[in-house]
Amino acid sequence: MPTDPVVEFEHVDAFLQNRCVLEDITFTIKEGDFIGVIGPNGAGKTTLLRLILGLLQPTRGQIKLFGADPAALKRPNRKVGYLPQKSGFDRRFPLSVKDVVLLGFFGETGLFKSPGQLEKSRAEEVMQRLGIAEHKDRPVGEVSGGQQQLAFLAAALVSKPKLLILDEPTNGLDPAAQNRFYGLVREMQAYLSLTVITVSHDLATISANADNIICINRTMHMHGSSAEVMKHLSGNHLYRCEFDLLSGSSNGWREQS
Ligand SMILES: Nc1ncnc2c1ncn2[C@@H]1O[C@H](COP(=O)(O)OP(=O)(O)OP(=O)(O)O)[C@@H](O)[C@H]1O
Repeated sequence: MPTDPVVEFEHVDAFLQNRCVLEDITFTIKEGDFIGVIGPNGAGKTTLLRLILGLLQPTRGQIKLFGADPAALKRPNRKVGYLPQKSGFDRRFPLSVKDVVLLGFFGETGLFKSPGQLEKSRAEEVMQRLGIAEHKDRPVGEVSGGQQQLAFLAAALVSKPKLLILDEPTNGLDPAAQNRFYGLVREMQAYLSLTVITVSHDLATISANADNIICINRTMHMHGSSAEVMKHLSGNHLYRCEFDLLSGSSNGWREQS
C-alpha cells in the first residue's frame, strides 16, 4: 500500500552564524518509517531536527512536513511529538512524573488551562502502556534515568502525534534501559501508527532499533536500510564511520585503509 511522505528535504542547506552546518540534504521519510539519524558530535543532527520542526529556516532548498511548510503548519495538522536532548531541560524541576506527562498537552490546551478529565485519562493510559503509572506521583527528579526518559516520552505521546522525534533519547542509559526504551517506542509506534525519527551518535543503538538510517556529517553520506548501512560500514573497508567520542571531534568520518 502506498504511503504518504511525512518529511521531505530537497537540496537543503542550513547556515548558522554564517557557517554552513548542513549542505545539500535530500531525503524523504514516509509514513510508518522508523528512521535513525546518525553522525558524530557537531554533525548537524539537532539542526536537522530543528529544520523539520520549523524552528529554523533553510538557507536554500525546500522542506515539507506533512506536505506543508513546517514553520506555517499549525495544529491540528501539526501532529508532532518531540523529545529534546536531556540538556535542554532542567530535570530538578519540582514536578511529579504525572505533571511532566500532562505538560505534553500544553500545545493543545495552552499554558494556562488545566488539563481536563479527558487529558488526565489519556495521560494515565500512556503511563500504563509505558510502565510508569506506578511512579506517577513521585517527583520526576527522584525516579531512575530510564523512568524519567519514559515520562518525557509519555509527554511527547499524549497528544497522539503522527510523527515522533527523539533527540539522543537514550544518552546516559545502560544497554538494558536503552533496549527497553526502544522496545516501548516500537510498541507505541504500532499502537499510534507513528512515524519515528531518532537521532544518535551511537551507531550500535541506532542500527539495532531503526529500520532505515540517514548518516550525516554536514552533508548526507548515506541513506538506506539499517542492514544496508551496517553492511556498507562494516564490510566496505574504504569508508567507515568512526566517531571520536573522546575528543568530541566533528571530523568523525574517516577513510579506512
Ligand atoms: N545556535 C547556533 N549558532 C551557531 N552555531 C551553532 C548553533 N547551534 C549549533 N551550532 C553549530 O552547528 C553545528 C551542528 O550542531 P548540531 O547541534 O546540529 O550538531 P549535532 O550533530 O546535533 O551534535 P551533538 O551530537 O554534539 O549534539 C555544530 O558545529 C554547532 O557548534
